[in-house]
Amino acid sequence: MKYIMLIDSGTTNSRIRLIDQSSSAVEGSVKVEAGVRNTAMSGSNEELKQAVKQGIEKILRDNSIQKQDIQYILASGMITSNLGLHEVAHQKAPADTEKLAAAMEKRCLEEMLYIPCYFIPGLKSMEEIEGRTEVLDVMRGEETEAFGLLDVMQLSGDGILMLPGSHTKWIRADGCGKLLWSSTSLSGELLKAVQSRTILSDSLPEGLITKLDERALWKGFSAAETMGVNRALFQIRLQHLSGSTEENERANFLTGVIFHSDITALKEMNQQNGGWVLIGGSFPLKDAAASLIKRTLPEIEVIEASSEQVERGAWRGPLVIAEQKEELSK
Ligand SMILES: O=C(O)C(=O)C[C@@H](O)[C@H](O)CO
Repeated sequence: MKYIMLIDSGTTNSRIRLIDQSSSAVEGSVKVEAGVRNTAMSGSNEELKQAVKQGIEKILRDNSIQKQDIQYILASGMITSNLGLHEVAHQKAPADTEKLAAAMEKRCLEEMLYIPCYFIPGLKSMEEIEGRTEVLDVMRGEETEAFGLLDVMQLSGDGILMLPGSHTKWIRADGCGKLLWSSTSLSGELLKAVQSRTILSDSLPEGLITKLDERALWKGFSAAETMGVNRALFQIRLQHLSGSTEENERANFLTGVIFHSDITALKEMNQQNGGWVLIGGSFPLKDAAASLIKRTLPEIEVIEASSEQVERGAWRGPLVIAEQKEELSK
């Protein structure tokens, strides 16, 4: 049997998947607790290299196969950035899978056991402003995820994908196979930073939300609306001191506060562009975003991808791009 390996490195974690080349079934999956944040913090990509190498070795061991059984690796996400393992220049949006496939770069790296790896570029959104070309946004990984999710969902018409995560992304799809632009917020990283680096550490559980609490989420959202984000955040300490809430309620409240500006941004984007809103990402941010959007923007057609559809989209993405490259589609 021959396999394809997929590596998707984000800011915080990396995911390695093993795909059976003939059936496209996922045969194995390993989550590696390393992403480009390790490089950003230490100034070296050594930790990421080691983590990726160990992840590849583990998945080979777990499935009792050799590196020679892997035809090639497809790498997407921040692993293709200056903080990753091999930097590939962003392609300009609008882009379809063909454009990304043509711009993939092939490398054989020691930390990937010299298995040929095709690095899929990210996308940048540009605009001409007063004669100057400005970069409005960049993404690495979410374009691949978006192509996968669109392939799985088979939606008609155009719309915006919202992918909550360390960096929350909004990606405009034209309904004809192209991604037009993206926009980013730092919501996931901000949640983590507030939890781990402020006085609120004492009031919040390390892993944040364990169970969605729509009441507390909404309370946080409303507090940000009425008193602004910074004061709303301090309410978490006050709730803790008054003994009126549980840790998980406070984690939901925090998420409501942080998502307030994201939902406001989505409202504006939808007013300007119309179409559906497809929510991807994973628990708990996917569920929190969906809950808030349905409550605050009932006029929008919201489609919430299931966890199973999101997972399928994650591995379909690199494959639908590779299908556009002649040497890989044989
Ligand atoms: O392209 C880059 O260099 C980024 O920093 C984009 C970043 O937001 C990723 O999309 C997160 O997954």
